Amino acid sequence: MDGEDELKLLGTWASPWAARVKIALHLKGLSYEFVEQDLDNKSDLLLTSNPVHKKVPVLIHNGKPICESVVILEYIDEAYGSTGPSLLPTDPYERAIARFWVDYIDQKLVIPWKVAFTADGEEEKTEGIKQILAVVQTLEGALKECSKGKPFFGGDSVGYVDIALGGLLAFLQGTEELCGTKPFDIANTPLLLAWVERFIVLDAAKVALPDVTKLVEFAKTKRVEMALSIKK
Ligand SMILES: N[C@@H](CCC(=O)N[C@@H](CS)C(=O)NCC(=O)O)C(=O)O
Repeated sequence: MDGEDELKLLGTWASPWAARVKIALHLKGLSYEFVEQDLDNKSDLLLTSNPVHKKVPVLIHNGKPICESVVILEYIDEAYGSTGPSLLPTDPYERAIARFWVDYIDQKLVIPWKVAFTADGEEEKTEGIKQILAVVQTLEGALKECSKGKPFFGGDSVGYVDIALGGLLAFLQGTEELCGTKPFDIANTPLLLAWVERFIVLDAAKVALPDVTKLVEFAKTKRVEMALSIKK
């Protein structure tokens, strides 16, 4: 990409999906304008850019909107193939495996997390927690398989799966306070625990991830809204 290249990211400071995009843009070394959105009073720009879901993040590249965090991550990697590191593996099989795990994270981790956080009864909460812990255990195996003994899912450097999980990290770190359980521990997920320590000190993570204490307080005010979003 050259010449008059303009990137605008519509997001909110607390959005884990927007954090994914910030991480990817930072890793690629791309400059962009971040436009904070008020989701209680959605802007015309957001509504016209993402008329289907009306959600953040939206990346607007030279006036053209791209929606959904994983679609945006792949777009950034493809549109800026020659800029910065590759986010997805080049080998088609490894690429498919990375896509599989990102889909797994979105399909299997997020809903139980919301259930555990918003549950009214103990039984529902316990079920949510049980599912979070089972999913995290599976991701421990995925990290072992994808990293092949190297520091990240992407190997020596942060890749697509690292970004997808890493964007959620501030919420995951707040899990103990919000859901009553620690997702990672030394006995069951030693690899993921070490991965978290490595990930949070990256410049891209420091730039993109919100402060955990501030996020936890904010999430508590959004409990009812989040409960409704599961039923949608
Ligand atoms: N699957 C979407 C999820 C995006 C999402 O849920 N965004 C939330 C903010 S964290 C949102 O915009 N919510 C507004 C609404 O639901 O009206 C992605 O990966 O981008």
